[in-house]
Amino acid sequence: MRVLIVTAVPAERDAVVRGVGATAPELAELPVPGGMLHRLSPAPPAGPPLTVDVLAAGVGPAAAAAGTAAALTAAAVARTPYDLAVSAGIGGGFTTARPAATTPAATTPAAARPATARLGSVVVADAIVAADLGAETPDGFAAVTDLGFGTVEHLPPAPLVAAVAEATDAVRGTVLTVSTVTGSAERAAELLRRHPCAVAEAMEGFGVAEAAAAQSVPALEVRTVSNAVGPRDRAAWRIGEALEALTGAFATIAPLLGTWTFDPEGTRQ
Ligand SMILES: O=C(O)c1cccc(C(=O)CC[C@H]2O[C@@H](n3cnc4c(=O)[nH]cnc43)[C@H](O)[C@@H]2O)c1
Repeated sequence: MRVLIVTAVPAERDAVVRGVGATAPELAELPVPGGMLHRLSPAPPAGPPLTVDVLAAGVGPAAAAAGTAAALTAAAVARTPYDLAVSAGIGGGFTTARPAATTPAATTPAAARPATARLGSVVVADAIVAADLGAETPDGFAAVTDLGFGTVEHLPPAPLVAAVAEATDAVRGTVLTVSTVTGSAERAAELLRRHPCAVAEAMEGFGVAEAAAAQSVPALEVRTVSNAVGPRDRAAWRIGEALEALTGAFATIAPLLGTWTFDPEGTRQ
């Protein structure tokens, strides 16, 4: 099993490496075009050997896609392709209760409704969605898919999402990818109106997932919440706590990944 974990910045990469490194020392730093992989090889509890490469590819969906594509391609050319690409890092959580108009309560049983992603909590994406990839129209925002091209959603393998979310006690739901960090209550409400199952937003997941999909590699997104999505309040950010939570999450996730292999549908074999 070979896993590529892509973060935006080195602080996130180092937090992930510390977590994975709880069960394995870092082996090597390996250059890839445009970046440096940090390689670890935790001993899986069962099954084939596990290699985890962690890459800080830069902030935003374009940098994430470029870095992911470079690493995936280098591995494929070397005939050691990855089995899974993971977008990991801190993110904004939708920490307030859903406004009545956007709550899918009428149709969704309470247990299935998205939970609130509080500061420091772990979020695992069951859908990775590009929230601002589209066009403004007189009728409001239209996704590129409404315009007849592209894609705005990637779905990680459901059994893996369930296993990772359960093991890390994570909130499970849609994670939005945005190119502009939300800075107002109005924008947060608009995103929730369009994506009622959104639990978090960040800036890289869709880039990682799009690059992975181009090479038929399944993708996962794991975030820890550093701030609330909404009015800008830098004093309220909890980046240190979120990075610690990221380390804790990957200490749990790494051994789990070693027990997984994927068929083309992304189900467990
Ligand atoms: O300047 C601001 O108001 C501001 C607020 C939150 C985050 C930022 C960043 O520049 C961080 C971008 C970086 O971290 C991830 N991230 C963390 N929180 C959020 C968020 O609320 N919305 C989107 N991205 C977030 C993101 O993935 C980037 O890698 C600035």
